Amino acid sequence: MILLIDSYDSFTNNLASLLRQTTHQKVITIHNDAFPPDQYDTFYNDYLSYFDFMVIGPGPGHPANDDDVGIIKFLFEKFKYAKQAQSQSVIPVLGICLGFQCMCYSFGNDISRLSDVRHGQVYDIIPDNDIENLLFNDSMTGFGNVRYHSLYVDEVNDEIIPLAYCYDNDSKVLMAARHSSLPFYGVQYHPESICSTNGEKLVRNFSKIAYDYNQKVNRTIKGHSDESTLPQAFSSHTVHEDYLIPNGIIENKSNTSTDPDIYLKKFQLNNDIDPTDICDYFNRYHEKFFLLNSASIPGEWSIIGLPVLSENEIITHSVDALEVHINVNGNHSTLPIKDKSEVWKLIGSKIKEKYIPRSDINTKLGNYHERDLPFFGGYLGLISYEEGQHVILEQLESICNGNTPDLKLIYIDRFMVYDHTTHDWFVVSIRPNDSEWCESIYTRLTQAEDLKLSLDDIPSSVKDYVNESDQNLIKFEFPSRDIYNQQFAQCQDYLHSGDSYELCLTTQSKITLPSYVNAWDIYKVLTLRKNPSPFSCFMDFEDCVIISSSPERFLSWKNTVDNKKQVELRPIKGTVKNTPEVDIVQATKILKTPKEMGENLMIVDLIRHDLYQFTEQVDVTQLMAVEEYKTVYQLVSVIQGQLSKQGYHGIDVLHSSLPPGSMTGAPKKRSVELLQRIESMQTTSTPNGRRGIYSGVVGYWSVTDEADWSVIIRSVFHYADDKENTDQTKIWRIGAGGAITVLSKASDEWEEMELKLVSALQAFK
Ligand SMILES: C=C(O[C@@H]1C=C(C(=O)O)C=C[C@H]1O)C(=O)O
Ligand SMILES: NC(=O)CC[C@H](N)C(=O)O
Repeated sequence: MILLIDSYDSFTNNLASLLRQTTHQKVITIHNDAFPPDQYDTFYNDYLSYFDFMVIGPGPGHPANDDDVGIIKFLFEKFKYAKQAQSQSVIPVLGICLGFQCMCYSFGNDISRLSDVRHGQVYDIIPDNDIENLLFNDSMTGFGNVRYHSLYVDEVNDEIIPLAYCYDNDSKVLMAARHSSLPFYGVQYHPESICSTNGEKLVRNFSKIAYDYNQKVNRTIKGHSDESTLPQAFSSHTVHEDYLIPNGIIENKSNTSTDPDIYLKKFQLNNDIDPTDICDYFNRYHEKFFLLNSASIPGEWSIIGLPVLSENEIITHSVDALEVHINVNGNHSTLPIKDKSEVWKLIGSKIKEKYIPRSDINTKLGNYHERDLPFFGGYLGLISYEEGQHVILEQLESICNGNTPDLKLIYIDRFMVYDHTTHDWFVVSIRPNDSEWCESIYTRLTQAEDLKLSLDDIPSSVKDYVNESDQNLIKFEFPSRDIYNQQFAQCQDYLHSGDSYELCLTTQSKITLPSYVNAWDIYKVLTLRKNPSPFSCFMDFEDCVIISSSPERFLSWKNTVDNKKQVELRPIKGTVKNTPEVDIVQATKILKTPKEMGENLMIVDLIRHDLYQFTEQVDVTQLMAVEEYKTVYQLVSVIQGQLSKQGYHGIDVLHSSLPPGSMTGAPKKRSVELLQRIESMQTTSTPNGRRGIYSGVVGYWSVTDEADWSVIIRSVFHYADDKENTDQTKIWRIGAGGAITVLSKASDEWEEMELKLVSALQAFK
């Protein structure tokens, strides 16, 4: 077994996977603070002997800082006293990046700051072949590897023997070394990155070194490939995810009937009728709808949920309170919870209850369409940034007079689906005996004469919905550029000190409008007139509203024909303005540069890490392609995985990967904590850096256990109980930001933030 010590990095699981795939050994991961200092000795004396070798992973911070490295510093101190090299109590160690720096530092070497910090940049590693260099084969010369570091080991003393360098601006930077007598090795670069090479060779070589050492000193290794051989007091501290679906299996529901209640009617309308037209029709009749609209490529489907508000279940959670509210059929119940994760378990058990296997649907409906519908009823809704992990909740304040809604899900059992490629419409109900409802919708829509919205009737600005006499009520409040510059400088400090590799710095702007301005009208101006997007959405809940024109998928999951659970993430990083003067060739030139590619690479590696928690099958199927949107060009990557580990479902991935890495930067935990502090500086920002709905996700989770969630950006949102609402006016908020790296310039980042802000703001101008 291999012990991997994680310093809360966002690449650790990539390393774990590389280790597993190369050695076929079990990898046990613990955080560097899993054990309190009074248990360090027990750890050293009793637990290390279970492992063949130990890998100390990368992470934010500095080797000298106890909070950054936890038990690692202690372990190296102990090893120092066991310096008689052939000691049984010494375990072979491979340090990666921070782990490597810790090794060098412990043996008396200084850690300095790089003058040119490298985050997500590929450099050739040049091993020193003039010495016996077991870490690198002869075949490993000048191979490209990704660097993510601000700090480095400059000069080394006799205890550390350099093994490899890279050349950077004519200076040599130490890239690998070993201890002179102990079995300790390390590399400064990241062999586990998607853009690194020879990672497997490196691990194989080190594993051989470790094996030979263990043989030579006769180290007895107590652990075997089975985790259950580990002492209970140890294994309770390892990093693992609980199952959110009770018993880990969705298919095992007690009362599975193979004859689900489901009624579907397929029909066509005039080809130019689109989901916005249909919703506008329902709006005219004051009927409630929730819309997920793929209003531009690569979108293929749109979903319109048609609930009866007094009947359909609505789940509400706020991170301000340890309770969940459920409204259904006019009844309201409040469930106390111990922590946030219980909300997730609750929705996990709900979908398990409601689960309908796709095979049953297909049996029931026969060959209803050439492609399976993506959604067959289920939950539609949003999840805020703060509902994700790592936000320091104690510091938050509510945006609202009461609690701020952070998770809102509505159960949808009546809905329409539109196939944008075939122009087929479906009206579907999964309520018992509900065929009449489907028929009535079909009849109404096919007979309606006034379905097509005329673009001429939609003004080019929301302002046009405000009476002449009320124009003075419209107010805009934007972030201060001076404060932004200070925030940018703070980000740079953290990027240079090694605390972060990339920080997605965001701002908030506020728009005050008369209360009577209708949310649906705002949606129409934004998505029909200004910014059509593949993930636009409209959700008007009682306590919050989201109007989104997002281009970014966060996560989708679906079952493949051979019944595999396929997950996909589509992070966007790298932005260029789309103007008549900039075509895709020019945009590509700007985007395919070290700055933009480094930004994107970091998030790709972070997302691979998020996925490797649940599966060994992670593929980057698209690396940094340039995609064109109405207002911007973006660099987009696609990461796919198949959930092979028994018991895990898409919901587990969603829960453990929020907030989206593209909205935080890397490493996620430290970056979220830093950003929370930095973002609270702006006066337009919500209290204590709360982002609220912006930076969260919106989407659906179908009863077939399939889902699609987009990142809430290029969006407008509103809270019914916003502290800043007045009797006459409502506050609408727009968030905007971008990734800051060491290659960023404050003025360019400000402009990029403004560009993204304008994507949504232009609807109000
Ligand atoms: C933060 C925003 O967008 C995010 C940041 C991007 C970037 O830094 O290039 C691109 C897409 C989003 O992941 C935003 O639109 O407000
Ligand atoms: N990737 C890492 O482990 C980084 C190590 C250290 N925090 C640095 O920035 O140099």
